Amino acid sequence: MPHQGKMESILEIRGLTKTYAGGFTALHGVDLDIRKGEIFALLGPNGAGKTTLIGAVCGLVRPSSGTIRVFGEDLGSHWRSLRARIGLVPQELATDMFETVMHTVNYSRGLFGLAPDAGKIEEILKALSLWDKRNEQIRALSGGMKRRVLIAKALAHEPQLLFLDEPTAGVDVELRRDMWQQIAKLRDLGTTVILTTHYIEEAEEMADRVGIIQAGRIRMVEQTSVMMKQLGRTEAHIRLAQPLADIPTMLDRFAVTLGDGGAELCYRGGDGAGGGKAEVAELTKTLVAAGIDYTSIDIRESSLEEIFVNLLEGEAQ
Ligand SMILES: Nc1ncnc2c1ncn2[C@@H]1O[C@H](COP(=O)(O)OP(=O)(O)OP(=O)(O)O)[C@@H](O)[C@H]1O
Repeated sequence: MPHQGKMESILEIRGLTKTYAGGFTALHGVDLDIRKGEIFALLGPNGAGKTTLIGAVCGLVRPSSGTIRVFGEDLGSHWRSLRARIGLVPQELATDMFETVMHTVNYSRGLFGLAPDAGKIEEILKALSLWDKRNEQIRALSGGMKRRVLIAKALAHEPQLLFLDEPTAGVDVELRRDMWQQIAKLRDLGTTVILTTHYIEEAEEMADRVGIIQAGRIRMVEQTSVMMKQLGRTEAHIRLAQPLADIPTMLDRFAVTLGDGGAELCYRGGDGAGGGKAEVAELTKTLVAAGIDYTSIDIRESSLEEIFVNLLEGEAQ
């Protein structure tokens, strides 16, 4: 955004393409800039290329073409030193289940050639509420704790740029809030955070900016608040007791159309932040006040895929 002045980029991706050995192209010329100190959410449906993109920056995926600059230097030419400053929290825990939390996290630090630092590890484990579990074997931990061990491992070498690949996939609501708080804490400590998600709510809650990725292409990058306004996603069908010939003027302020020969009032809108449901509630109150009777309401939130289709069709017009 030009009016924001110059922001320091911590990661610059240009023309990144990845074609897998089987011939499938998972990334098509991706350009992306991440600013120092922000939380950036890469939002996209299954198979959009999120993990591939992260993998390219973390050295798990070899790009077919394009360039990646991290901390102002070319990743390809300064691989070892740059990788040591990047942390990755993968989707799955790939570690020895019989090791203790402490050993696993210390080991991760050593992998990047850093000297042991008991104080630092203690700080990380305490921040993630794992200190009491430090001598437990990983296999004895709950699912949520295992996830936090993944984060502790990624933080053990004190990265300045941290990737979290779907940090809360399959995690219950309470734990998800807890993870969000932990991630926000990391940002407050100065770490730049890039997370992938297919939960709009997660992007909204966590991110300063959101990038939408679909079918290997970045479709849009925006400030979270701006993005949320564009993600209208509540759809409601209100079955009327008596068909209407026209939409009454008192409904003008609602995004409604008539369907099924006037027997159904259809609403599609919302701000992507729960505003749609509130608006439908307001709409039904208005109907009641106007003496327009209805027999049923079918309300639903569109899936991410549907929202993207709407968003992109809107853009093309
Ligand atoms: N090693 C591989 N070989 C061939 N195709 C692959 C490989 N890894 C991923 N793909 C394909 O590339 C596409 C993007 O996959 P990727 O895992 O990057 O998506 P994603 O956005 O992370 O999805 P999810 O949200 O399901 O994790 C998918 O169609 C996937 O099948």
